[in-house]
Amino acid sequence: MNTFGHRFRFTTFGESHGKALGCVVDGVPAGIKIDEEFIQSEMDRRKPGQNKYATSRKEGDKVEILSGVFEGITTGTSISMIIFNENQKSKDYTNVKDLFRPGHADFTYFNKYGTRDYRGGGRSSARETAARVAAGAIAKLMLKELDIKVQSGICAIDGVEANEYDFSSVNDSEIFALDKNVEQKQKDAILAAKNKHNSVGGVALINVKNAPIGLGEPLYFKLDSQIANAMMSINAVKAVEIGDGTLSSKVKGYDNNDQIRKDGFKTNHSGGILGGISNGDDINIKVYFKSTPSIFIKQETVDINNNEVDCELKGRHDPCVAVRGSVVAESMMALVLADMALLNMSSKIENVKKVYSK
Ligand SMILES: Cc1cc2nc3c(=O)[nH]c(=O)nc-3n(C[C@H](O)[C@H](O)[C@H](O)COP(=O)(O)O)c2cc1C
Ligand SMILES: C=C(O[C@@H]1CC(C(=O)O)=C[C@@H](OP(=O)(O)O)[C@H]1O)C(=O)O
Repeated sequence: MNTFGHRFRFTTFGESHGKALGCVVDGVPAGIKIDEEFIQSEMDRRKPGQNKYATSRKEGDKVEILSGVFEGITTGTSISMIIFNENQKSKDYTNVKDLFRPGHADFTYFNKYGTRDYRGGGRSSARETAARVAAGAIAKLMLKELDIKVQSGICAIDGVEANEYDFSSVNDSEIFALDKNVEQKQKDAILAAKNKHNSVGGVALINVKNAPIGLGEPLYFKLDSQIANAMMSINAVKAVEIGDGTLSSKVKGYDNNDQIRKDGFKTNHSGGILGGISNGDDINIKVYFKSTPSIFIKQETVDINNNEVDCELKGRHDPCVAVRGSVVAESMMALVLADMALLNMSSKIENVKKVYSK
């Protein structure tokens, strides 16, 4: 039915200051109920301009489905969605037209391609992640049929870390801390940096409940590698940890192993993945976002002719990208799991026979 066969895939199009952004999601099985209100609610969790912890650029991020859904049900062909840009204010970027913002993609993009859409970074702006969230919502609707739930929250901002993670405190409109006691300190850290025209970084925790045993492959297509690839493809992500992550290189084997009982694992240091395959426990991933590069302090840079110049920015920027970034990471996780679930269908001949049995 579709171009690539049944593997859950997507691609996005559009730029931050162009006319629109969107995505094409392919490989989605027919028969999934598409709840448009749910898709919009996912968009609303990520959209900019909602509070003082985010960029003040106001976008409605209303998503329109153009294809692949008939009478509220997926038809098994490509689902395409579009989101029109409404609040670009491109004039704010004329003073950086010919120079490179430290920490942003401008320098490398221009040197690689010899051209650049300087308006908000064009394709390099994380405005593109709106389209990922639309695609991720379709993945989530497929995972819902399998009873798999993906959620996220902030575990650290500017080094202020939550020690306990309470996912029950995370609801759809509250994407902040997993630990209410530290949430205020984290919010204060963002505002303190913002008031000094600076920015902070942060860490998001992505949690998956009810993942079955068997998602991922033992080598190359390891679930770890697919997740790392997906997360590292998000703007500003600089590290990904699976389960205990870097800590597992510091503790002894006895303390790192998850001992096994007949009703499951005693601990979950592995983050729910062993040998590239989900082990049936919660999947836990930490995603590390750097501090927002566009800040309002004067910095040194060069222009496109390699003259040394000062860089003073205008525009509207997130003081901490991790906050909205956590929703993007959550969407990317859903997309990986939907893909792995379809791939997994053909791992045993019994499964293939089930599909074709008369
Ligand atoms: C949700 C989200 C929002 C972001 N908002 C901004 C922003 O307002 N200003 C900015 O300079 N960078 C922002 N970024 C980060 C830049 O897009 C990113 O740092 C840049 O593309 C360079 O890529 P790199 O950091 O991966 O090397 C954001 C990233 C995410 C995930
Ligand atoms: C608009 C969004 O975030 C943008 C992400 C971003 C960046 O450089 O990544 C820079 C800012 O916008 P602009 O591209 O106009 O400079 C943010 O406002 C959004 O997330 O929808």
